Amino acid sequence: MFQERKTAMTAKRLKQPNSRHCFVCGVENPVGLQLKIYQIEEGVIETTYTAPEHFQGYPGVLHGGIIATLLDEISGRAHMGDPSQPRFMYTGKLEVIYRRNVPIGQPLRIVGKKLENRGRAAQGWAGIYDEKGNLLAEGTTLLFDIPPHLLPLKDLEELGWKVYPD
Ligand SMILES: CCCCCCCCCCCCCC(=O)SCCNC(=O)CCNC(=O)[C@H](O)C(C)(C)COP(=O)(O)OP(=O)(O)OC[C@H]1O[C@@H](n2cnc3c(N)ncnc32)[C@H](O)[C@@H]1OP(=O)(O)O
Repeated sequence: MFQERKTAMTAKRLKQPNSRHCFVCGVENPVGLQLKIYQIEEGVIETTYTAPEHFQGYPGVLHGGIIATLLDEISGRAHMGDPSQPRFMYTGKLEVIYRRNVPIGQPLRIVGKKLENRGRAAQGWAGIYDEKGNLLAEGTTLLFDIPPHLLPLKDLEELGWKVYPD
């Protein structure tokens, strides 16, 4: 099902950059999730993930902390925009609704959406879906622009921030 959706959206899909060491997107992080994330339309992104057994809490159920981690990153990345001028934001607040168990060992689709902007703050949303399209968990974030002197754009590629080919 995810594959069909992918084909239908190929024309619009733009891969987002990955970093080197981020827990969610770091390509060289051996204990990280190493997600590949795509913008599918302006302000909407998606990724897929199958959680391994060592991220379970209750048997067969993905740990809530990992669920929150996924929702945090994917909701924030929805605001990132143009890869050459990325909008990097700290999360100030994250609210998670755990609607149903999120299974380990089964493909998940995670979607992020930009919500409203309020100057240097913004809201984001992310949802985790199973293969049938059921919404299993969702989160909303309150995000704040990272001051440019704390993360200079000119240093990004040196830090490994770039679009890595699939
Ligand atoms: C390689 C390079 C790139 C690698 C990228 C890797 C991938 C990237 C993806 C990684 C993704 C991973 C994501 C992560 O892990 S991000 C990491 C986790 N987050 C942080 O570390 C953030 C730590 N916190 C802060 O820095 C500050 O507290 C922030 C910046 C959040 C606000 O402090 P600031 O001094 O700026 O704010 P202010 O005092 O002027 O307040 C302004 C207004 O906001 C209101 N307010 C403030 N705080 C909160 C709050 N928490 N909830 C609700 N409201 C809040 C406040 O009442 C006020 O409202 P009003 O009174 O005006 O009405």
